[in-house]
Formats: sequence, structure tokens, C-alpha cells
Amino acid sequence: MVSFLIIPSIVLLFLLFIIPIRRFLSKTRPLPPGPPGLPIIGNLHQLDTSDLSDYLWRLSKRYGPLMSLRLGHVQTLVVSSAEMAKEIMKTNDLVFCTRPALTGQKKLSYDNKDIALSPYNEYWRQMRKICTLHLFSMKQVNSFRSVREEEVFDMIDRIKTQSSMKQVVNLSDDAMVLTSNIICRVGFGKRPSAYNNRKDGTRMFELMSEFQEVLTNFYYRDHFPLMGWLDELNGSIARLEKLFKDLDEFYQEVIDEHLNQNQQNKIQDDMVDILLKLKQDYANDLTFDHVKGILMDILSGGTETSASTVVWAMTLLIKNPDSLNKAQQEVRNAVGKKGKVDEEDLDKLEYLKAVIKEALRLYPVLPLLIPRESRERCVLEGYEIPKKTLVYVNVWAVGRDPKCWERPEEFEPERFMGSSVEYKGADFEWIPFGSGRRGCPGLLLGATTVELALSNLLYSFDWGLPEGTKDIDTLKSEGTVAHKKIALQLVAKVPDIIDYKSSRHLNEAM
Ligand code: HEM
Repeated sequence: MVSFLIIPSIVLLFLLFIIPIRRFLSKTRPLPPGPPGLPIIGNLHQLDTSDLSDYLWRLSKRYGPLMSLRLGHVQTLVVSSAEMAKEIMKTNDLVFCTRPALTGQKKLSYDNKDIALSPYNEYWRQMRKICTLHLFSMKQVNSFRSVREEEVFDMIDRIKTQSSMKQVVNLSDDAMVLTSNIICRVGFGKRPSAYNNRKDGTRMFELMSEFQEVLTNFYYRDHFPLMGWLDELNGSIARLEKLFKDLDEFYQEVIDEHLNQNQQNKIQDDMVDILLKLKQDYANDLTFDHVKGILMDILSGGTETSASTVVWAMTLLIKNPDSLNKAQQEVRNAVGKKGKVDEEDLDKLEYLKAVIKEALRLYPVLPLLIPRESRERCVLEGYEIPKKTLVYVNVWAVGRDPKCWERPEEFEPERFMGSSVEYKGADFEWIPFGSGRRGCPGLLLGATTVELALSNLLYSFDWGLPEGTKDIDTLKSEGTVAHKKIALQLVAKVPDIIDYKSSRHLNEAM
């Protein structure tokens, strides 16, 4: 009986005292300030995950732009100002450019054989270079122009039908269908609905929604190495394994189909064709598991991000009718009576681009980016940042930093008119696509999709709230991608009198 108690007591003693004492002795400088936590669990019990980025932003007002948390045994740093984001993603980018090896991410990325979740190593450098060159280059993105235009015009037609039947439009659903169709056609050459027996493409949506949940699930082993058995006990590992198996079957089906199809009949290579051709050149360095890992990045990285951006931009426009009218005037004047906005028109839409930038400032779709990890110890602002610190850059807070933005809580697209702030993340007060080595490689594809979708929505319809709705909320969903929590439901009306060239207020003309 006594020996039965000795082992747990030693483990407890180790966790309670020896680890903190060793850490204390090895420290030459203090950690950044942060809220006091409890032994063993640290600050885990305090986190409000219903809106984590907002909670961390509020906490950072008390503890500063470099804030320490301890999540179980994981030392964590939360960065909440443009100045400190620059320290992480530019000045010390090489220190902070790796990703943590978390249980869900590791499994779903085929043991880190993708780009987004892979640690910083030679493989990642090679793959990122190859993908940037062959999948995400301007030439490649332009080659998929007809796919984007067809899908956006198709969405407009669907909404026209709903409008003619006086139905309320669920723009959250429409945006997801649009971006999934685009990404699947660009990625695999087919719409998601082609991969199941049902017409609505449910299989892929189900897989992707399960993917988001399982990826961000809490795994005990990531925070308490000795308690990993709890993940088996509560079913988390079984759920992870099941999803992995389902996704693997899906990717395999896509790959087999590409291997078996007659390439001569193909008008254009999709991303899987390109990857399979590259696989021949890179032999052992690019296995089927690598191809599947990259497919996961394309699906998960490209779909929800763009859809969510369209929805937030429309939400903010509806809440700000002057901006809505201004954006609508711009697009209708620029395009005239052509009937639709195509990609050639996008360069003329300066205000629309400013609207998208402002929406991404206030509602960045990855408000905590993708977490990073320090590869070595480092000193920031006189604080010790130990090796293997988990790093969250809180873009939600950076976009609201009063040192960078006047009236930060207001939606004012005008602030981006004539401004040099670029998508590439060179200006650290505006980094919704991240920055540095790990910045988003798909930003051109994502931004073009969003611009084309939003401009056509504004060009083709006058928008309003459904009867009985007074205002729209701006609650965010939980999880890595911050969607609008409650679907955006609007009424779309095809304008009957449009005097494009006049400066008349469009709604007055109705
Ligand atoms: C509006 C659309 C999009 C937004 C707002 C967005 C945003 C982001 C952000 C914030 C990151 C993390 C950057 C960091 O950690 O510093 C990221 C990474 C990434 N994104 Fe995007 N993204 C979008 C569209 C896309 C698209 C269309 C694709 C591909 C089809 C894509 C693929 C990726 C990949 C592979 C990474 C990981 C990069 C790495 O770790 O090296 N994204 N994105």
C-alpha cells in the first residue's frame, strides 16, 4: 500500500516543486508579466475560449503587449501590439518560425508532412518554395481565373433565384459553398458535390467541420505529458484516428482518380495534377503522404478563410449604410451595364479593397494566426523567452491598438484609401495574413476570390435586413477560424432602376 502511494507522490513533488525550481534557477531574466496561475495547470482554468482573442486582448491591457501564460507545462507568450508583432515576425523571425508539435495537428498533417503545421526544417523550406512557385504564384492564380468567375456568377444566379422567390438569403452558407467550390475545382478539378452521392457536397463539409473541431480539441498529452492516457479514456484519440482515416480515404480517392484519368483530355492542370507531376521530379522527398498533407492545407486554408472574410465584410457594410452605398456606387460606376464584375474590373475598385482591408482589421479570420514556437531561447524587451515557448500573435488586438489606429473600434474603410498598407504583411499594424517566413502563401488566391465575390454581390443586389430584424450581431464563433457565429441572413433585391453614371444615391432611385 505504501509503495503504491510513493510513485504518485514523487511525480507530484516533481511537478509541483522541482520543475519550477529548475526553471527559476536557470532563468537570468524575468518572464514577461502575466496573470498568476495555479500549480500544475497554470492559467488553463482561466481561459475564456468562447472568444479567446478578445479575452486575451482584454488581459493584455493589464499585463502588456508581451504577456506570459502557462498552459499546463507549456510556457506561452501572447503578443498584442504591432511593435511586438514585428519583433516576433521580422526581427526574430528565425527564432519564432517553427510550429508546435501538437497531437491533433501532427496526426492530421501526416506527421507534419504539410506546410502550415510542419516545423521549420529543410523539408518545410523545400516544400514552401515548391508550392509558392507552382501552386500559389501569380501566374498559377491567374490561370484559375475562369473557375473563380464561373463560381461567383453561379452564386449570383442562385441568389437571384432566391430573391425572385422572396426568400431570405443565408450569405454565410452561400459564401462557404462558393469558396469550397472554387478551392475544390482549383485543387482537385471538381466541385465537392462530385465526391459523394448527395448533391450538396455534404461529405466534404462534414469532414472539414469535424477537422476544425478535432484540430483545436484539447489533448491532455500536449499540456500534461504524464496524463496522455486521459485522451484515450475520454475518446479524443479514437475520434482523431477515425477522422484521420476518413480524410485519408477522401484524399486517396482524389489521388487515385487523378492517377487513373486520361491526362490528354484535360484542358487545365489542377493542383493535384501539379503535385503528382512534381512527385516524379522529387521522388522520395514527395511521397503520397506529403501530397495528402498539402491537400489538407489547401482545403482547410483556402475555404473557410475566404468565406469568412466575405461574410464579415458584408456584415460591416450592412451595419454602415454610408460605406455600403459608397462601395456599391464605385462598383456600379466602374462596371456600367456589363451585367457582372470580372477580374479585369477589380483594379478599378479602390474603395472596395479598402472595405476588405478594414473588415480584416476589425475581424481578422485567424485572430491568433497559427501558433508558433520559439526554436531557441531569446530576450525580448528585457524579458526571457525560453526555448519551446508557444507563441500566439493576437491580430485581433493588433488591429485595435490605439497607438496605430485612430478610433480603432470604428469601421472606416477610408483609412485605407491612398494608404500603402499591403497584404504581404510588411506593415505590422495590419497583418491578417501573418508575416515573415510563415506568412500566408495563398493570399493572392484568397484576396482575389474575396474581391470578386464581394464586388459581384454589391453590383448585382441591393441588400437589406429581413423583416423584423433590426440589427446584426457581430459575435465570433469559437475555433481557429473566427466565423460570424450566427449566420448572416439578408434580403437581396435586384435593382430595377440603376443609373450607374449618376451620383444619385442608389437607394433613392428605387
Ligand atoms: C482571405 C483568405 C485568407 C486569409 C485571411 C489567410 C490567412 C492566413 C494566416 C493568418 C496564416 C498564418 C500566418 C502566420 O502564421 O504568420 C495563413 C497561413 C497559411 N495559409 Fe492562408 N489565408 C487565406 C487564404 C488562403 C488560401 C486561399 C490558401 C491556399 C489555398 C492558404 C494557405 C495557407 C497556408 C498553406 C498557410 C501556412 C503557411 C506556413 O505555415 O508556412 N491561405 N493564412
